[in-house]
Amino acid sequence: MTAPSWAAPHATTPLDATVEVPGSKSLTNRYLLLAAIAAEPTHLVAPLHSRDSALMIEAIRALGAGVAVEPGGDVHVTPAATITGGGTIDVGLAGTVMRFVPPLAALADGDVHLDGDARARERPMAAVTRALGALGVAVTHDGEPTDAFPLTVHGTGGLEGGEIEIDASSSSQFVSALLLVAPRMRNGLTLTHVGDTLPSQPHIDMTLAVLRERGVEARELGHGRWRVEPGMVAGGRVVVEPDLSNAGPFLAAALAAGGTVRVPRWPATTTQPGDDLRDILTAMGARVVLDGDTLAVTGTGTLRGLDLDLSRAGELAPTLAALAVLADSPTRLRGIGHLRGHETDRLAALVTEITRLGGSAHELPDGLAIDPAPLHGAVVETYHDHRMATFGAVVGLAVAGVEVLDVATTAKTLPDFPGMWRRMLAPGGTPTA
Ligand SMILES: O=C(O)C1=C[C@@H](OP(=O)(O)O)[C@@H](O)[C@H](O)C1
Ligand SMILES: C=C(OP(=O)(O)O)C(=O)O
Repeated sequence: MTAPSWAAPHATTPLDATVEVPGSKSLTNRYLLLAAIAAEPTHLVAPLHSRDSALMIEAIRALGAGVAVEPGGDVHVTPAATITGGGTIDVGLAGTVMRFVPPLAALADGDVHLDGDARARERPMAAVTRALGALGVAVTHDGEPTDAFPLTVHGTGGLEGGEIEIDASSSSQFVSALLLVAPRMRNGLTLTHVGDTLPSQPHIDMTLAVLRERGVEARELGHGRWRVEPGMVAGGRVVVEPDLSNAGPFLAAALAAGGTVRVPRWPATTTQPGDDLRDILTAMGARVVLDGDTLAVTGTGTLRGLDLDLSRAGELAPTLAALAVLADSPTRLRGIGHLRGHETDRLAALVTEITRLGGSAHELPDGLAIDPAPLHGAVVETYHDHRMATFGAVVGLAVAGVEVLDVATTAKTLPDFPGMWRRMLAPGGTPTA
C-alpha cells in the first residue's frame, strides 16, 4: 500500500516563531535503561514520548522494570529487582533499543527474544552480539549464532565483565550499549575500539556523562578506550534536555524561509551533538544568538555551502543537506560513511531525493557532495526515515510543490511533526510540542 503524501508548506513570509522541542531521544533512552538497573526509582521530567522511547519503555518493562507515565508526561521508573528473562522485545527501528537492550537482556535470568522492523534486521549489530559472546552470553537464531535480528539472548543471570575489544566504526551505539550496562558487570568493563574510525564521539561522551550523573565511575582512558567500574546506579529526579538534533529542521527553517526561529530551554552545556548547529548555521550565514536559555536563529538572506567533517554529528546530515541544496555554493559533508547503516542508507537516499528535486548531489566514499542547481517540486520518498521526512519539509519551505511520502515516519522521534511545522508557519505562530 502506498503511504499518503503530505504537501510540505511553502513559506511565503519570513518566520517569527518559538518552537518547544520535545525531550532528547538519546538522553531519554539512556536514562530509561539506567533506571531499569538502578538501586532506587528514577523520575524523568520532560522525557521524549515517541516511537523510539515507547519501544524502550516496553523493553525495560519486559525485563522487569515498572514504568508509570504520569498525566503531564513525566515518567516514573521502578527498577527491576532482577532482570527477568522469558520475554519478547520489539526493537522497532530504534538504534538505541537495538543496540542498548541486548546487553541489558544479557543480565536476565533466562532467554530474551528480540526482533524489529525489516530494516532493523539489516542494520549493523555484530559488534554487540560478538561482544556478548566474548562476555560469555550466547546470541542465537534457530539455535545458531547470529549477528542480526531476530535473535535470542541467552542470559545466565549476570555478567562477569572484564576487558574486551570491539569495532565500533559503523556505530558509536555499540560502545554506549556495553558501557551503559557495565556498572552491573561484576568486574566492570574495560572496552577498546579497534576499528579505523569512530563516529559520533559526543554520543559516547553522553554515555559517560549520564553514567557519572547516576553515580557510576566511568571514564575515557585514551582515544577509543573506556573504563566503567562496577557499582550501584543511582536513581532520583532527572530533567531531560530538549532534543537539539530535532531542533535542527526548525532552526534550519529560518535559513530556508527567512525570519527568526527560537528554541527555548537550550542547555548551557550539553553532550548532544545538536549543539554544533550553533556554529554550523553561523558558518552557513545565519545570525545565531543564545539569549539566556533561548536560542534564536535568524536567516540573513545569505545561505552558503560548507566543507565539513560531520563525523561527530552524523545525525545532523539530512538537515544540513536540505540547507546545502538551497545554498549558493558547494557543500561537502565528510566522515559520515556510517550513515549507510542508519534508518535507511542515508547517503543513497539523500542523493536520490536531491536529484529528484532537480538538485545536484553525489556520494563520496565517506559522505556527500552537493552543488547549487535549480530546484523544482517533487514527491520526496522517506524510506521509513524520520530525518528524510524533515529534509523534505525544509526544502519545501523554499521550493514550491514539494510533497513528502509517509510524513508519519517522523513519529520515530518527534510526536506531531506536521502540527509543529504548521504552527511554526502560522502568522505570529508560537508552536508548542
Ligand atoms: O547513542 C545515540 O543515542 C546515538 C548515536 C548516533 O549513532 P551512530 O553512531 O550510529 O551514528 C546517532 O546517530 C543516533 O541518532 C543516536
Ligand atoms: C541514526 C538515528 O537513529 P537511531 O537511534 O535509530 O540510530 C537518527 O535518529 O538519526
